[in-house]
Amino acid sequence: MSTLISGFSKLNKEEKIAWLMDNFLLDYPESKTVLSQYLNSDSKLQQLHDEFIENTISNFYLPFAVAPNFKINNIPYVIPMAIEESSVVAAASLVAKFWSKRGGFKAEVLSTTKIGQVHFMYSGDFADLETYFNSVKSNLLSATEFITKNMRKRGGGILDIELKDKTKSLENYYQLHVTFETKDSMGANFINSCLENIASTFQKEDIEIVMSILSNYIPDCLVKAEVSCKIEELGDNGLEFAQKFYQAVQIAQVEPYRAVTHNKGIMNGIDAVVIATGNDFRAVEAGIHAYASKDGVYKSLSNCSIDNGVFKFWIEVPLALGTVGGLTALHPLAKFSLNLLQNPTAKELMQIVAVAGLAQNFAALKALTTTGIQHGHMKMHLNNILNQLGASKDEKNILIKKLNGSQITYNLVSKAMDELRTEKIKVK
Ligand SMILES: CC(C)(COP(=O)([O-])OP(=O)([O-])OC[C@H]1O[C@@H](n2cnc3c(N)ncnc32)[C@H](O)[C@@H]1OP(=O)([O-])[O-])[C@@H](O)C(=O)NCCC(=O)NCCSC(=O)C[C@@](C)(O)CC(=O)[O-]
Ligand SMILES: NC(=O)C1=CN([C@@H]2O[C@H](COP(=O)(O)OP(=O)(O)OC[C@H]3O[C@@H](n4cnc5c(N)ncnc54)[C@H](O)[C@@H]3O)[C@@H](O)[C@H]2O)C=CC1
Repeated sequence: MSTLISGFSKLNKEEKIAWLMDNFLLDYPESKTVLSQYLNSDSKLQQLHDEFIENTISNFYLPFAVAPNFKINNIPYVIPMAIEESSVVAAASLVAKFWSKRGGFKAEVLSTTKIGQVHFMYSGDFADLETYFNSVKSNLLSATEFITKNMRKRGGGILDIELKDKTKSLENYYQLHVTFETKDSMGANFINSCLENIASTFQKEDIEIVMSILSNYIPDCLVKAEVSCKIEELGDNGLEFAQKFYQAVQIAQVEPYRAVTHNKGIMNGIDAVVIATGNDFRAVEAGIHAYASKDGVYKSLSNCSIDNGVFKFWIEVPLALGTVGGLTALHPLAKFSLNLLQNPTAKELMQIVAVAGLAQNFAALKALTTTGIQHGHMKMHLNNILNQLGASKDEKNILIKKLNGSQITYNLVSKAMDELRTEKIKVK
């Protein structure tokens, strides 16, 4: 078996697959069929997907769903979600309806500043460096004017360039710390292009540029979403529910093991909408988890209060999202999602995504502090277990009815399936 290949990227799709089949998939002959089943029959659409990334051999589907009944700042929304995990969309839908009857979600963008840095090494005198920086600062801005022209017309562009002395952390290490407003784009490519021009203008013999890159840590690009209602509006056991819910949030504030899972539940909602709208979920994930650790300990992203008989639950998250650029217009389903959301601005999309995260967190905490998570989650996951066991449509119908109300586990379903098939044989 030859596991090293040069020129793989130059092979066409069929040749790439043939090489994989010959070298890594000898025991899985059906793999060629599996890969081709996931190709689109529309060759233009397939080519579009092939060209999103490199060495494409097929498409990897995620279910694309919608959660209706959201009300955000009094505007109704149906939220698109791309996710593989059962019960997330059901939970979002359940909570959307619940809060729509209690005033809906309120959301507000707190700030939209993004950051990029030119990292460099310098061993000379700091005062000389500072003098040099001050003397070239306006040149650094003018060197990017051809890139920032249109962004400035939109009210964005470079906000400031600062020189930062980082030598206490690393010998000879300095930065140009640049702040940006990128309006409706996420701004990664725009920021990186500006930074590279700034770096080449700033460079001189005693300054060694190490790299120029945006930061995905954006604590000044923040959105807040919240829900609130009178305790009695929460239902018959409103106070008991609210108090237990509050405790659950406090635990996630002080216990990192719990906070990580708590925030994972929030990301169920956030990632699903970020992916559905063609945004960069890795950037969002990295930025949000860094923000959750901003006080030196990893904490809950959401908060809860019970004051004067009012239950309030809110989240504050950093989000760098685009409604233009990247794949937002290029991926037909991302374009569909943005249309479904009534073509939001980046700020509006930040609000929608934060709400999806808060809704998901509310659903999970409601389930966890009342019925337990497995009740609802496994009810939704039952279909996956049945599919895994190869159940026919009839078998599924019978078993879903039979297992209604039971505590669903793989073993229980598998046993019920065996019993059903044994019964069928006996009848025959
Ligand atoms: C699962 C539910 C929603 C069931 O909740 P339920 O009350 O049993 O649902 P229902 O059958 O009575 O239906 C009520 C509504 O729920 C929605 N709904 C209900 N079923 C569906 C469905 N099949 N398809 C679409 N929507 C559905 C839908 O809105 C429906 O209204 P309708 O459409 O009938 O007017 C509830 O138990 C729940 O919200 N559970 C929480 C689920 C959850 O958080 N899942 C995430 C995965 S677990 C995890 O990853 C994170 C976690 C939990 O670890 C995070 C943490 O620890 O914090
Ligand atoms: N570390 C990271 O997060 C990195 C991410 N990326 C990728 O970069 C892409 C996002 O970069 P972008 O610069 O946003 O995309 P992009 O390169 O597609 O540029 C978007 C462009 O749209 C134009 N535009 C039109 N109307 C606009 C409006 N109303 N507001 C703002 N701009 C408008 C601007 O010229 C803007 O530069 C994503 O695909 C991301 O995955 C790339 C490098 C690093």
